[in-house]
Amino acid sequence: MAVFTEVGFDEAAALAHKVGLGPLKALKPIKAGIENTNYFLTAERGEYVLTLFERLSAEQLPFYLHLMKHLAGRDILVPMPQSDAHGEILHALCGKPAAIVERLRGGHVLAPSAAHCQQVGAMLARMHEAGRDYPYHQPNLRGLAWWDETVPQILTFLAPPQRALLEDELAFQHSVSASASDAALPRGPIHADLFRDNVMFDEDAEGRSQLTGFFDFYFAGVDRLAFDIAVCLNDWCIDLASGRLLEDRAAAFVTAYAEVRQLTGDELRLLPALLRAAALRFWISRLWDVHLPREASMLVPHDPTHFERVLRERIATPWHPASR
Ligand SMILES: Nc1ncnc2c1ncn2[C@@H]1O[C@H](COP(=O)(O)OP(=O)(O)O)[C@@H](O)[C@H]1O
Ligand SMILES: N[C@@H](CCOP(=O)(O)O)C(=O)O
Repeated sequence: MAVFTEVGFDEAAALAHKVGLGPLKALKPIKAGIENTNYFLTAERGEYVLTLFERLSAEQLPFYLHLMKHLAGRDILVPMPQSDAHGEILHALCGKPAAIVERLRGGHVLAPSAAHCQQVGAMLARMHEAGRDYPYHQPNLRGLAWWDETVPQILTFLAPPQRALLEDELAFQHSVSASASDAALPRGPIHADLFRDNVMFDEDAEGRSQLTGFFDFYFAGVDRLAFDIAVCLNDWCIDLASGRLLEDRAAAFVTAYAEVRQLTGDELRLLPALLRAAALRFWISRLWDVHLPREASMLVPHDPTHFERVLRERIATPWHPASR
């Protein structure tokens, strides 16, 4: 549930007109999400999503919006940002940077099957391939440097067992990051937040659940492609209650991904460490959001203990895809 900045109908109507969507018909705040302010926007030309960016700056945002435009232009199922008459896709509203993108049809699949994981794995690989010639560069702003900056701010809120785990895992990730294998990992633009709630599915004419698109590219950055795989495995392919990886879904995801882009030997070897890194990354951000919250008229932060469980699971039971 997140609305940090209230947007008036007339303000939204003026922006909708500016990007050529015609008269605004409806504007509805979106409760889901915790990072930005989002509204469903119904205009004469169709259904869209209005986002006001609450933390990212006007200097950081072009990387994400142009990545979405680049991928959509290569038939990756990503909502197209809407441009004004000058081709500008980054706008401003209520004193915040803003964007309007197409609203994807369908809904979230919060209890995915191996077939859903297969579709997401294949589309992620196609997205990584399509991103190879993306000309802009911006690091993953929630990567190791951000972990180093944020962990000292949250340690004080933690009990000794959590504090020890956080400090030990951060030290381990520094050792991985300094390794030759890590340096050899293929890199490119990654989504870096491809959870179940950032992917849409809809039923086709035969009643089959088909992926209709990825959204929420606002944690994207240039990083190790296999880190993106780890983020997905830690959400799409787990038992939510225990954090345990589910072999059938994980195998379906990685097999489908590898049919589009084969994983290197270094990626296969480092995947267990990257699964730990992906769990650590979201444990840190959820702890940060809970213990150092922002003012909001609507906000339901995510539970940090979920990713403490996932991290402990990844450490206790390292997962390797069967060699292919
Ligand atoms: N392009 C889109 N198409 C359809 N629904 C969307 C789209 N973008 C956002 N949403 C809806 O808004 C919710 C919050 O969006 P999200 O990007 O996750 O928030 P945040 O910006 O806080 O991360 C999503 O869970 C989804 O229901
Ligand atoms: N998906 C991450 C980060 C928050 O994502 P949002 O899309 O809800 O803003 C998490 O669940 O921690």
